[in-house]
Amino acid sequence: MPLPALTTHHLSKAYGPVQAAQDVSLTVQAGQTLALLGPSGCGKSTVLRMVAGLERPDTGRVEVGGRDVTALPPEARHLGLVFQDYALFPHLSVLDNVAYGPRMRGAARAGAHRRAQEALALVNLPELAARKPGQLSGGQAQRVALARALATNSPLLLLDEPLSNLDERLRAELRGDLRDLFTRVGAGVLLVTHDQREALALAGQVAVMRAGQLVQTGVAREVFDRPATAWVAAFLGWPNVLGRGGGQALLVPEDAVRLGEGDAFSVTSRQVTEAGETVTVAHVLGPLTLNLSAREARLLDGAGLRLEVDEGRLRTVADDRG
Ligand SMILES: Nc1ncnc2c1ncn2[C@@H]1O[C@H](COP(=O)(O)OP(=O)(O)OP(=O)(O)O)[C@@H](O)[C@H]1O
Repeated sequence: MPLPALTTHHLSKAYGPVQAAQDVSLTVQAGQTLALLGPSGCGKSTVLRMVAGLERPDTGRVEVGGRDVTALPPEARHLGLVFQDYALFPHLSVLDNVAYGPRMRGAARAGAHRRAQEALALVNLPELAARKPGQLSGGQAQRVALARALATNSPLLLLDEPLSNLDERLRAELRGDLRDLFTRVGAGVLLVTHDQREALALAGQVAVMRAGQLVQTGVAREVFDRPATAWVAAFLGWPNVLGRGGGQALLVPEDAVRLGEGDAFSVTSRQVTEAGETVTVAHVLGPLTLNLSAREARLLDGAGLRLEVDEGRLRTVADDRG
C-alpha cells in the first residue's frame, strides 16, 4: 500500500476562547478525494490552513506523503493550493502564473513552461496562456488557479471552496470536470466545502465536522445514506429526523415512504416547488415532510394522502441536535 497523501494526527487549534479545531485525525489516500464538510465556522478552513502550513497547530502533526511537515513553512510542503483568497498574480501571464510553482521548486524556465502548458491542457484552457488574469472570466480564473496547483505535481491538492465564486451553471460544469481531473491526476485531494451536493459530486470520502470536531468520516455515499446521529442527518439535508425524547431520534429515509398505499393521513401544509410539491403529513410517527414530484402530487386527495412507511428502513440514532 503506498503511503497516504495526507495524514493529520490529533490536530488542535484555539483562537483565544474559540476551539476552532479539536483532535482532528484524518487520512487521504493517494488518488482519493476527501471532502471536509460542515456548517460555517465549524473549523474546516482552520484544518486546511494547518495542513497548508498557513496556521500553526497548538498540538498534533501533519504528514504529507509520509513526511512530517508540521514544522515546515508552506512553500517547503510541496502542496497544490486552490484557496478563495489565493489570487493569481495580476502582472504575470496565465502561463507564468501556472509555471510559478515549478519555477519556485527550481525548474528551468523551459521545463516549467512545458509543465504549465500540460496543466493548462488538463483544465481545458491551453489557448489562454498569454492572457493576463484581468482578462479572464471568473470560471476561467478558477481553472487557472487549479492549473497552477496541478503544475506543482504535488502529491496533495488542497481546495478551499473552489467553486464558491461561480454561478450555478459554471459550478455544475466545473464539478463534472473536476471529478474527471482528480481521477486522471492521481493526487490526494482535500476539499473544503459547506455544500453537501458538491461534496457528494466530487468526493469519494467525506468527513463531517461540527464545532471543531470530526463527527463522522467514511465513504461519501455511506455517510449520506447512514448518518450516525440526528445532527449529521439534519445537516446532510434529511427531511425527516423525528425527535423521540430520551436523547433519541428516528431517521425516516425518503425512499422508505410508499405513496398511494395504506392509510390516509392529513396534510398539514403544502408548498408548490419547481419539481412538484413539498407537503407535511401528520403521520403517527410524527410530522413527515415529503418532496413530491408533480405526478406524485396527483395522489393528494383533498387534505389527505395515503402512504405506508416501511418500518424496516427506519433507524434510531442519538439525538445530538441540542
Ligand atoms: N484568525 C482567527 N482569529 C480568531 N478566530 C478565528 C480565526 N480564524 C478562524 N477563527 C474562528 O475559528 C472558528 C473556525 O473558523 P473556520 O474559518 O475554520 O471555519 P469554517 O468552517 O472554515 O467556516 P466557513 O465555512 O464560514 O469558511 C470560527 O469560530 C472562527 O470565527
